[in-house]
Amino acid sequence: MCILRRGIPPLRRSITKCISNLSTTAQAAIDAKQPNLNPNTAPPFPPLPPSTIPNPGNSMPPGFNASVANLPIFTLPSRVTPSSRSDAALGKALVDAWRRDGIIQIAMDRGQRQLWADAQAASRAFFRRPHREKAACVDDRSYAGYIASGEEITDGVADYSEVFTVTKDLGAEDPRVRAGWPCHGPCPWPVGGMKDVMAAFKGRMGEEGEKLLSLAELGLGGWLASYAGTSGRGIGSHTDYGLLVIAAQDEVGGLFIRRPNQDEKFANWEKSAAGLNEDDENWVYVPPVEGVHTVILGDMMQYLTHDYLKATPHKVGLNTRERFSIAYFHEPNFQAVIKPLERVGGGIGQPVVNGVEGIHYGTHFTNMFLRSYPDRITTHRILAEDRCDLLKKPELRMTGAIPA
Ligand SMILES: O=C(O)CCC(=O)C(=O)O
Ligand SMILES: [Fe+2]
Repeated sequence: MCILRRGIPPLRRSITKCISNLSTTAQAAIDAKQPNLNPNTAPPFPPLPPSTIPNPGNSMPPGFNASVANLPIFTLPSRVTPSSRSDAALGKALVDAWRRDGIIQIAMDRGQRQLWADAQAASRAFFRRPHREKAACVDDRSYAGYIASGEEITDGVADYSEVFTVTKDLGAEDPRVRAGWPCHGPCPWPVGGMKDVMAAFKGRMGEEGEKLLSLAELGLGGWLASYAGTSGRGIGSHTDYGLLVIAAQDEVGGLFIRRPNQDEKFANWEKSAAGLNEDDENWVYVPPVEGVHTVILGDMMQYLTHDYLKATPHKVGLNTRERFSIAYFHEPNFQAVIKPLERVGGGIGQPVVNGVEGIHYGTHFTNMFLRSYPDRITTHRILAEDRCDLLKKPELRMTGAIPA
């Protein structure tokens, strides 16, 4: 999924969201049979230079009092090779950085910069359109399309941001759409070139997500990517639902995160983490840095790793100018039943309890959208037609080994 978002003070910030998770028949579940993970013995990755933007805290929205992050910028290899010592060291450095900072920065390559610029231009052009045209971009079978300011709800409070969400674009003839699977349907694109731009962007971000999962796998000492199955305020405090969120914001700024803290216990799939600690002092402002993606972790990464890697609580503050951001959500397959890994972090994580039922990702995903968009036509249709009942059907739940 990709999310394009715009925020115009005092009312909006805008985001384009890209979500990757909807099911493809070739993709399967996250299986319980992971190997035990061994401590990573690779040498530490060399220290990276800190980011060098002048006075990074200057872009912090007014009314916030937070420390300002100064994060290293990592560069990813063009391909991840499991036997490579430097890739193993990089993976370990990424895992350590997520555990320390809750967020990492990745330098965009030239192609990604171009795609980001194209997606930003398409997003700005879309959000400039008259309300009537934007409001027509909805479909009652999927959550793709336009979300007006105030329509998104976090912890019972409306978010003042405009959103365009991109999910897998499935036509009316697709068997899953015909069968009425929740959240499966067409993407109601606006006229113009946005569809092609976002398809290219989403494809490239999907590769990046897979690369990051491979590196995380190396950093955790074994397993992961093959199980993931690719496939009046700003925005209130929340965690995102899937594995990874790769995002980029423009120069205006507004993103805050919380560093992982063992004393903070939350499990968004059991009890909503939305609104958690919204107003306390432990927020870290993440200033915009040109030419980087940030990557935070989602609920399923936390569940898979028994909190060894925690979902990153984050929120967006209203700034004095409109802000645009794009987020790509790298998610498990809709049909995946996710089971926690046996061991993570060289055995530091808790061993899995045998027989654990696991989380059906499609159910978690649908629940999160029902909660965030209670008044959307898609929500009304899911409820009116009892579509959530389908989520219990075996064909919507895939367990067992991943096909080669
Ligand atoms: O705009 C951002 O930087 C983040 C947006 C966000 O958290 C979301 O869409 O889930
Ligand atoms: Fe988010």
